[in-house]
Amino acid sequence: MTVEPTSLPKLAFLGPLGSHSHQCAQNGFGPGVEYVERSTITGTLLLCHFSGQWQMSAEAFKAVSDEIPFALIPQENSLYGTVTDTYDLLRLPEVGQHKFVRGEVTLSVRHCLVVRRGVKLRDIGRVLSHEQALGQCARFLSTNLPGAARIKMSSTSAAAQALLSEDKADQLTESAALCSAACAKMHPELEILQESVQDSNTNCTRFYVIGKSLDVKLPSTFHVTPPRHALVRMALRNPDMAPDATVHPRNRLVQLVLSTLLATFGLPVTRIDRRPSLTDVPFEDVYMVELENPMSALSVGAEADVNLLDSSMWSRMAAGVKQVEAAGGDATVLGIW
Ligand SMILES: O=C(O)C(=O)Cc1ccccc1
Repeated sequence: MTVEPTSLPKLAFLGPLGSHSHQCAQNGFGPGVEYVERSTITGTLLLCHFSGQWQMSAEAFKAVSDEIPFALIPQENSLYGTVTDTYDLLRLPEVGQHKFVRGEVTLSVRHCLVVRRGVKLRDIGRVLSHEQALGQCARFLSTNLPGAARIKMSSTSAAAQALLSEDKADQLTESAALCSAACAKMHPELEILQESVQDSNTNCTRFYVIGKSLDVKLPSTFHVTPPRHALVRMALRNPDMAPDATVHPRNRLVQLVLSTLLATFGLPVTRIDRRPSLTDVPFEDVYMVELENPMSALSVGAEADVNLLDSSMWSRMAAGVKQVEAAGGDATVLGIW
């Protein structure tokens, strides 16, 4: 059977099918995109970036960005916090040049404890899942499966699939997976032992929508809802050249970030994340700062208002970037949505 190519824009997500990312993508984009599964978050973004390979070639990037203009990647969870893989990708210089955060979707997340049919709780010696899911169910696991090893997999749906391919003769104990009920139901050989095993019923994950450019048209089924956000990456320009040798670069950066943020961008800060920078200088860091425009929530509706709001936000961000640079820092706008 030949599959007809569609004219829908493509969206990469962390697969295989049945992952929370897949569910979130479907909630956010419905029938408006062609879904392309990738086996890692890094691959999800890098595929758009470098044609699935770690290469900076402009041609490779261009070709791929035309082919798969969007990706959806998990950014933070309400119980387990930041998705570090995602923040590590946001450090790449290409983000803010050829790749931007263009939107967000939040998904309410429930996990099930899933086994091969017939396996009992007392038989389980290891639990497979995405690191985030293992973290979100930590209390359940400590209480109900205290002796079980927690094995990180690339996704919750990959963990469910792994149960099917395990060679039983090789194992003294049985494995379980943490995944969604929808994922478990995709495999008739699997059985849900317990539903809703996450440590809180308010558990949710926020995802970023990454676009290949600032102006690539978002799929018609996807809607950016107020308030408007901006994400800025901040670092020191020359960490080696401290004007005062007694001040560690890390302290200079903290000072720069804290002293310039509110005054510079003039918008409330809603998140600050710090990761090691991509240079070899020990303890040199990079900050990702998310800002929110409180006015945007008031102007729901008229498209003209939204455009005006976007352009005023852009000029505010551009002015802020200049001020950070004047203070010896580097700032790059990674997205406005
Ligand atoms: O592994 C998945 O299913 C994902 O999409 C990543 C993830 C894991 C746990 C909560 C939200 C997203």
